[in-house]
Amino acid sequence: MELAGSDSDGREFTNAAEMWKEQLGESHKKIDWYRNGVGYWQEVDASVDGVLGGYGHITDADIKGSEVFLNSLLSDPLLDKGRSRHLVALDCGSGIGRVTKNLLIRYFNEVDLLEPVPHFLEAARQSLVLEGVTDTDEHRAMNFYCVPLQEFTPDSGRYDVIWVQWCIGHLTDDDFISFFKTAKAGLKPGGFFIVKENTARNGFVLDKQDCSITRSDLYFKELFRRCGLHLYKVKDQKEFPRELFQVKMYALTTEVPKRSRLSRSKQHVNQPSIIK
Ligand SMILES: C[S@@+](CC[C@H](N)C(=O)[O-])C[C@H]1O[C@@H](n2cnc3c(N)ncnc32)[C@H](O)[C@@H]1O
Repeated sequence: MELAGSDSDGREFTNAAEMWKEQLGESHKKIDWYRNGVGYWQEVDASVDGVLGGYGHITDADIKGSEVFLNSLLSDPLLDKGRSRHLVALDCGSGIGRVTKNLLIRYFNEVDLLEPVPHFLEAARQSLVLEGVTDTDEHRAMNFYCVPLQEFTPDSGRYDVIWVQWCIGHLTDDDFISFFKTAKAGLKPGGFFIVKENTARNGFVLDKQDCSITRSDLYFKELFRRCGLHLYKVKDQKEFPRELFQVKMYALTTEVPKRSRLSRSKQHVNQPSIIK
């Protein structure tokens, strides 16, 4: 796998581990990497434009693309292991709750939000709870966790979907792997992850400003494999400005979904593309 990457000044690194070693010093002070990452976002406005780096105008296209992808998975018979009607999601690196508010809260009865920057999480709570985005008690934002991904352990078997969008680049490879390994236990049977992220053409690209890396598609796939996750479906986000990284949506399951007797009759109509 091509692991080489570069920073925004065009400096080359043979792999991400080398890059972190250099960025953080020989002692590998990972704590600084995370402190600076969160520190960057602490200075950013709690607004859609803020969390999208000045690209607030792409939010409609983003939500539309996510909704089509989510719908295709929720209605997929291979993933429906007698799912209960009460659906629960976790929005990771939720920022101000943009994804929850515009998408997840309409499909899930309960949504938990995880975000390490207090003023973002407070803005999310404000709009989701105090102002109330739904007019029914059947769809609610429940828990607001002010912790980073690398320190989070979910309640066992709570979630149908764990949504990870535009935040996993803040994690080092080791923490990426341990996050997904830990978070797996938070999924219900038949539950899945959705990862929606920027992708680099090759290797990775370092952003020194917000302490994040953008990984290539191949890099993501290799890390998912190391997490013991099965890549069930992948789709490109359409209609984003050309100057942005290509954005991909990955649906990941903990095992290869098997045909159940109940769903077999529907297989020929809706056969998902399983990527090996
Ligand atoms: C580009 S914003 C995306 C926010 C949200 N996912 C969205 O799509 O609107 C990146 C978010 O990642 C959060 N973040 C930074 N470091 C993180 C970490 N270690 N764990 C979880 N989230 C983190 C930031 O605070 C910020 O809210």
